[in-house]
Amino acid sequence: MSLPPFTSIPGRATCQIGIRVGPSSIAGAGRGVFALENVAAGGPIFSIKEPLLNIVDDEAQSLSHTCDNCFAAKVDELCTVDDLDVKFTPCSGCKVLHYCSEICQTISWKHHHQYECKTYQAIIKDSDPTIKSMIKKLNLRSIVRVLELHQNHQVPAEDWKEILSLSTGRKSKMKKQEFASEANAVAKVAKAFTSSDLSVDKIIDIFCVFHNNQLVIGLPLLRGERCYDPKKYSVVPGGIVLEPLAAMMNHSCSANARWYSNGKELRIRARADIKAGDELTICYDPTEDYTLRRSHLRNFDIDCTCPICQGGDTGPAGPFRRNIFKLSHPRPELKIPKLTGLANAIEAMKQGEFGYGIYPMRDLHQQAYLTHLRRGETAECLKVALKIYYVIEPMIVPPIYEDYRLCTLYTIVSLLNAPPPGTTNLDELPSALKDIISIVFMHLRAKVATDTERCYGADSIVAVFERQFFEKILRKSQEETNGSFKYVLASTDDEERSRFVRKMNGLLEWAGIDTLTERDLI
Ligand SMILES: C[S@@+](CC[C@H](N)C(=O)[O-])C[C@H]1O[C@@H](n2cnc3c(N)ncnc32)[C@H](O)[C@@H]1O
Repeated sequence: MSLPPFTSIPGRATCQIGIRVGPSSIAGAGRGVFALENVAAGGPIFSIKEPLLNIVDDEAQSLSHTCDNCFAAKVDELCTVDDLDVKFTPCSGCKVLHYCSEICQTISWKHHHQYECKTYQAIIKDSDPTIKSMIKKLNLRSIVRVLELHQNHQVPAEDWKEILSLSTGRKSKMKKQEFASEANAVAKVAKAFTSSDLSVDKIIDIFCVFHNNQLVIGLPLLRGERCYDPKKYSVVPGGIVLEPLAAMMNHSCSANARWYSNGKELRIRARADIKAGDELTICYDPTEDYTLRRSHLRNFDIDCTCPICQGGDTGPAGPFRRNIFKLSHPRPELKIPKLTGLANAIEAMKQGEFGYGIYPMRDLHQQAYLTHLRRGETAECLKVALKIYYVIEPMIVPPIYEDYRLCTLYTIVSLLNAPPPGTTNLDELPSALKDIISIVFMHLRAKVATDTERCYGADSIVAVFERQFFEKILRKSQEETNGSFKYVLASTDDEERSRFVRKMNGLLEWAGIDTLTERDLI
C-alpha cells in the first residue's frame, strides 16, 4: 500500500510515552505507529482529550440519551456519569442532537453544531421520507459534520490533509452491494444539502475513509452494586471517533494496545508489555470466532498474519461448534438450555481436548451461570462465576480484555453482597465459609476499584466512581468495627495475607477449584 508519510503528531495528543509514525512492520500494511519507550501492560500510551471528530451513534436510544458534547450517556438505567438523574435536552433548532447541560450545548454549538444545524433542518424538512429519516444515521451525520466544518474553515489544513491521506479500502468495500448503495445515498444527500464544493465521488472517498479508520466510542457504565449477569455489557457504544493519529495503528488479533473512551476523550493503553521499537497494534474486530473474525477483517482488506491467525482455528468445528453456540447463546424466545445439556457440552469440550482457555468454554459456563440464576440458585451461581474468573479467564489466549474480566468480578461481588431478587441466599455455604464472605467481598470490591484504575486510568470517570464507591463501603465497615476492619489488598502483613489466601482457597475448594497461589488471588 503506497501512502504519503504521516505529517506529525497533532498538538491535541498527549503522549505518555514517545511514539512515532513510520512504515509498518506488517507486510503490506502501509504506515504504523511505533513505541519509542517501554511501557508495561496496563500503562497509558497516548490520549486525545478533544479528538478531531466524535459523532453520536444512530441507535434509537443513543441519539436521545447521549450528550453530543461530553458523551454522557444513559442506557437501561445505567449511566456513564455519576448522575442517574441526568436528562438530555434536544437542540431547539434541529431536535436531533441532545445535551446533558446548557454548558455542553454551548460548547458543541461553538465547536461544530453552528455549522451543521441548518443542514440537519433542511434534510428533515425534505418531502422524501427516506431522505428525511437519514439524518438520524451516523453515516450521514459524520459526513455532514466533516464537510461543513471543512467548508467553514474549521478543520486545520494539516488535519484535512491527513484525513484525505487515510486509506479508504474503497475498491473492496464498494464491491459489497449494501455498502455501495449506502455510500452513494449518503454522498448524494450530503452533496445536495451541504455547502461543500467536493464532488459526489470525493465524498464517497471520505465515506470510505470513515469506515476504514473510525474507532467505536466505548463508554464504560458506572455499575455500583447489583450486576448479576456476567454477559451484561460493561462498555456501551456511544458513537465513533475519527482521529488520524489513532487511525495509523494497524490491526492484530493479539494486539498489544487498546483504545478506551473516557467521555469524548480517546485513550490508548497497553494490553501487554511493549518494548521500545515495537509497533503498536489494536484489534479492529474482537469477534472470537476465527472464521467470522477473518471474514470481518477482509472488510479492511486485511488477511491477518498475526500469530493467532497463523495457528489456525483451534476451537471446535462443524456441527459441534454450532451446537455449542446454540447452547451458549440461546434465543430469548426458545426454552433456556438444561443444565445437563450444558454439562454434557462442557464435558465433550474437555474430551475434545480444546482445554479451558477458549471463549466457547467461557460462553458455556456463563450460560450455566444464567440457568442457575433463573432457577434461583445463588450458591451454584457463585460456584460457576468463581470458576469463570479464577480458572477459565486466566487461561484464555490471547489474554481476555480487562473489562470482560471486570464484568465477571462485578457478578461475584454482587452475589456476595446480596442475593439476586427472587433467589436463595448463600445458606448452602458451609458455616466456616459464611464467616469469610465479608472479607472476600471487601477484598474483591477493592480489586474492582484497582482493576478499573488499571483498565481505564485512575483519573477516568469510571475509576474515580469505583474508588469513591469502595471507600464509602470501607468507611461503613470500619465504623461498624470501630476501625479494626482491614481489607487484604491493602495489607502488608504477610500473616494476614496468607490467612486470607487459606480462606479464599477454602471457598474455591467448595466451588470445585484447585488451590491457587497468593499471586493468583491477590
Ligand atoms: C486504520 S488503517 C491503519 C493505518 C494504515 N496502515 C495507513 O497507513 O493508513 C487500516 C488499514 O491498514 C492496513 N492494515 C491494518 N492492519 C493490517 C494488518 N494486520 N495486515 C495488513 N494490513 C493492515 C489495511 O490496509 C487497513 O485497511
